[in-house]
Amino acid sequence: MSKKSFNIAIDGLSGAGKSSIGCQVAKRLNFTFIDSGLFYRYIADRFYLDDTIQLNEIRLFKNEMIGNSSYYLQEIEFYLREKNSQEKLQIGQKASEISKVPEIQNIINEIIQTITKNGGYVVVGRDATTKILPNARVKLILEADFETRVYRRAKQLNAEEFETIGKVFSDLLKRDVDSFDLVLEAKKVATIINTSDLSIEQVVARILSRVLWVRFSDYNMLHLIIFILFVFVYTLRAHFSEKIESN
Ligand SMILES: Nc1ncnc2c1ncn2[C@@H]1O[C@H](COP(=O)(O)OP(=O)(O)OP(=O)(O)O)[C@@H](O)[C@H]1O
Ligand SMILES: Nc1ccn([C@@H]2O[C@H](COP(=O)(O)O)[C@@H](O)[C@H]2O)c(=O)n1
Repeated sequence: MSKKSFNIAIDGLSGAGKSSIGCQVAKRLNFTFIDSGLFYRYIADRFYLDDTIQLNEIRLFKNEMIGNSSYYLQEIEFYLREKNSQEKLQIGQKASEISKVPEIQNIINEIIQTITKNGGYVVVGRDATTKILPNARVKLILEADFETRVYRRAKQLNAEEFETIGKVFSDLLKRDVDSFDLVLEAKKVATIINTSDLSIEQVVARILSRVLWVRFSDYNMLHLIIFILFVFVYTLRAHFSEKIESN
């Protein structure tokens, strides 16, 4: 079995650590990292103008992206990295709006499913385990207390003024409400890791040990199947040669 023949899906509420942890896990395993939220942000920023969603352009983008995925994965990250914290918050709000459009969700899910079909990807997003990669071999959901997530996000955005921290607070609260049902669904299929009292390194270590265990059990399952087949063939052979001898 190829080392990379499986995918890892990481779900969780905003600020739980999906991107920072998923990125580290991908690096350690030499997998490719995909932050599905960046697709929503990129599409919202480029194709949601004057309150109009340019669906035709988004459909064309899907074809381009599928045909040239490695270029676009870098392009999307680069495009958004340059934005300042206020812009990021605004793009996040637009992204949250467009994510409610089922056709856009389907387009983004289809792009990611096509890119990841051969395995070797870590995909993060608030519906990664349920909608994007329901067949991922490793499915995880990261949790953290609300206050911890507000603190982390404010620190990440260098938000010091009361007003910006207030925006972070209300933005997270709104996104928690939007994601509530999805997270409940994810909890049915994914392994929960609470990151509130863990450092990024500790969470990464837990995930890597889980991946190691999955690889170990897949590998041993394969050996077990080969062993059972071998015993079966051997018994049949012994049975028939006994019959031939007695005739
Ligand atoms: N276990 C942790 N300990 C300390 N800080 C953390 C931990 N996990 C994440 N962080 C920090 O919290 C911030 C938010 O994390 P991150 O962006 O990875 O969350 P996310 O779940 O991807 O959020 P979103 O869904 O909004 O993109 C980052 O600055 C990150 O460095
Ligand atoms: N799998 C996903 C990922 C994101 N969204 C929506 O996009 C917005 C931006 O996502 P971030 O993870 O970068 O914050 C977010 O508010 C979600 O509404 C999604 O629907 N599915």
